[in-house]
Amino acid sequence: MSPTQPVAHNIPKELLVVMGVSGSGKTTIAKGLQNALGWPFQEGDSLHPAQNVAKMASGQPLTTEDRWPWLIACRTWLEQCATQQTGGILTCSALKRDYRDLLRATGLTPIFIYLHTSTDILLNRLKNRQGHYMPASLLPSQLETLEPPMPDERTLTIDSATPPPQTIAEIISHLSRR
Ligand SMILES: Nc1ncnc2c1ncn2[C@@H]1O[C@H](COP(=O)(O)OP(=O)(O)O)[C@@H](O)[C@H]1O
Ligand SMILES: O=C(O)[C@H](O)[C@@H](O)[C@H](O)[C@H](O)COP(=O)(O)O
Repeated sequence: MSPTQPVAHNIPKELLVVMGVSGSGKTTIAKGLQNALGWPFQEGDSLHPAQNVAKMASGQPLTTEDRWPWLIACRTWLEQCATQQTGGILTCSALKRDYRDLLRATGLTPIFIYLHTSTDILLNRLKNRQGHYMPASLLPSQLETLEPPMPDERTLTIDSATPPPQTIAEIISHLSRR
């Protein structure tokens, strides 16, 4: 979606967590949603403690213990959006059910936008992405850790091989029908 397109003002405000493994397109889609909706956007990668970023950059996967303070920071951001009733768009890999439960633990009811595609596409994207600390070598551990959202979770599942403008239109259409 082009940044010059008008902001969609009439969509009921929600908390959106754009989730999926590294390279699934979280940042790309979240920025497009921010342009279209005008709601606050937080890049989840920016909430990681420095030692988590250093660990991933050195090629080591995070443990659940490593992720916990980061997930709490993600939840705090969502709570602020809920309090201010601004809506909100957060990127967060949210790979496991327990992690998503933590994001919901204080009564928040975010919609998880789950982006998924083939391993080949993900690997290709990560190998070609410039200026990001996350090495492509960590993709297998991301995929092993992933527990896709279950039917009882509030989720919109998206094939992330779809062109981003089409994905953003699909998400907005879903939100407008709620
Ligand atoms: N739907 C798409 N089609 C083609 N390339 C994409 C698509 N979504 C993202 N990309 C590209 O793939 C790479 C990873 O996307 P990114 O948004 O950084 O993913 P994530 O935040 O999930 O790690 C980036 O170089 C981005 O431009
Ligand atoms: O839980 C994790 O292992 C990390 O959060 C990871 O899932 C995240 O993907 C990285 O921070 C890389 O960032 P990108 O997802 O933007 O590539």
